[in-house]
Amino acid sequence: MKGILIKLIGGFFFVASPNKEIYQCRIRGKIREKIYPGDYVEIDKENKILEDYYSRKNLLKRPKVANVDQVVIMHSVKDPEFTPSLLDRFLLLVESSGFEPLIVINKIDQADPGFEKDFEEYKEAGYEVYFISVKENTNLKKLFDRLNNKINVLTGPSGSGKSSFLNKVIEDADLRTAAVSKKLKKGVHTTRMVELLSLPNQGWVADTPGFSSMAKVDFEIELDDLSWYFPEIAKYNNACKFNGCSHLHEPGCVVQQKVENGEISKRRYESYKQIYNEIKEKEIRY
Ligand SMILES: Nc1nc2c(ncn2[C@@H]2O[C@H](COP(=O)(O)OP(=O)(O)OP(=O)(O)O)[C@@H](O)[C@H]2O)c(=O)[nH]1
Ligand SMILES: [Zn+2]
Repeated sequence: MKGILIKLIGGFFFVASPNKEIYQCRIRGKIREKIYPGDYVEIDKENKILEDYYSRKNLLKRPKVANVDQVVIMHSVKDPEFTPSLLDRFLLLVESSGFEPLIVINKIDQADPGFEKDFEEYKEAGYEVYFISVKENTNLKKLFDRLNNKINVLTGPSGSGKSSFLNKVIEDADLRTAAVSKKLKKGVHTTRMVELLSLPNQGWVADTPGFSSMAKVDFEIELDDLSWYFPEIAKYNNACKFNGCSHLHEPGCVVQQKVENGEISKRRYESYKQIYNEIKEKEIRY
């Protein structure tokens, strides 16, 4: 039977069948070191042996999750205060790793009226933005629908509500299966193995121990590639007068024009410039 590996604990490999029955398997042969949550595997149901695994479409490096469909970036409107430049960096990290980002803004129960306008620039750049309150269950169903049938990985700054969200996912799963399942504990969180949690419908979401270190962007990004990771800038990468235009000071730069006439967000462009200069400085130092 084909299933999906959802977690590894000790010598056991937990595999979910298509209708989400869980099989606690041992493993055969030498593939032990080669498979990760998210991998599709072949198991012998009767003997509970994981026999083989299928080729994967991608592998997230930290934490190791296979076949990732999208990375959910969760920030909050308040507590911690929303910081656009930080979201830009999370987006950059996801984009440059080749994954699809989805922006989720939590704690809208604490937001001031009209807060949505602060996020227009992300929508204009082409991103989807979901506004939720985990506390008050606002728009969670809508978000679950968007995560359906996918392997999702959750990331975001500390305190944005990731654990609260995942506990909601677990609670929901408990209501459906009446299984006993412990809440994610704070503190032990960082030492836990990554695990795929079952969403209310058909999808999965990976909790992300050690993922907060993602917030620190260590720029392994090449200067020439940077503009490709800002979708609203990338759109015009081939339109400027000069090949490989940095969009900073060259004449005939379409991006600078679009910033001037407001088609590209000035703030996002400033973020681009800031990061460009950081990478450049680092290149000079080495
Ligand atoms: N007002 C409000 N508070 C929330 C909401 N969701 C979570 N919180 C609170 O925000 C605080 C931080 O939430 P966590 O779920 O621990 O945040 P986290 O992203 O897991 O943080 P780290 O584990 O440090 O990465 C907790 O006190 C939650 O109760 C929400 O929708 N509204
Ligand atoms: Zn340009």
